[in-house]
Amino acid sequence: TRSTRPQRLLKAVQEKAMKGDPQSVISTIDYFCRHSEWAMNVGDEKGSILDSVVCEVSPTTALELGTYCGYSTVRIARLLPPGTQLITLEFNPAFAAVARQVIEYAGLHNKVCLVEGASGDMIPKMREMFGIKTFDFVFLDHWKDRYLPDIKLLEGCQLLRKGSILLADNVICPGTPEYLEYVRNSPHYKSMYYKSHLEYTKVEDGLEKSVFLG
Ligand SMILES: O=C(NCCCCc1cc2ccncc2s1)c1cc(-c2ccc(F)cc2)cc(O)c1O
Ligand SMILES: [Mg+2]
Repeated sequence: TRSTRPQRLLKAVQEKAMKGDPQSVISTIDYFCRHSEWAMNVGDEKGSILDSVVCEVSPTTALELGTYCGYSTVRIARLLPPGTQLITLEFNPAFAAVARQVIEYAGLHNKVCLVEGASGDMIPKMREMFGIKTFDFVFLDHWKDRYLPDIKLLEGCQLLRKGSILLADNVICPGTPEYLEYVRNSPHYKSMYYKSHLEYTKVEDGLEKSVFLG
């Protein structure tokens, strides 16, 4: 049967990137998505903004909702000091299977825990599964209509603390209107918008960074 796009992306990584070198895995995926097949990775332009926020926060506990092929997982994990933990959640088993291999190829499997499951089911289990007290950083890049219910779930499960940083992808395209309205108007968040473009295109998109005020 025909291969899938994530499988073709993985093949490009295995054939062209340097094993154990996260930057070459990132560059190979960006090249593949620009010159072979578009794929919904956060991409290089928004990825640089993600990098700067991760470096600013330098989280000890981080959560990513929506792994896909592991591109942003590699971007985040390569910046984390030893002893930190990135938990990434993926719903689609085929995506998860590819992501595991991309993360492993980048040599970052010791910093990443990839969990298969739906955010709504898994968030309430985070504390007991990982002994997590709170998350310093959360990257939202999963179903766009799950951003708002899932931050309310994180709040409800006391997984956010004063100063926790949320960074949300695709707030313009495909768009997350209810989420934006909430974080920009709630007294519990201080939000700011980083204008950018949809990965590998000229279409406007952006990231919204929100600090939980408790
Ligand atoms: O849907 C997107 N991303 C979510 C994939 C959903 C996978 C999930 C992970 C998970 C984990 C836990 N619980 C539940 C879920 S559901 C997405 C789509 C576009 C796009 C933009 C323009 C287009 F024309 C076509 C696609 C761009 C992007 O950057 C995206 O991130
Ligand atoms: Mg995205």
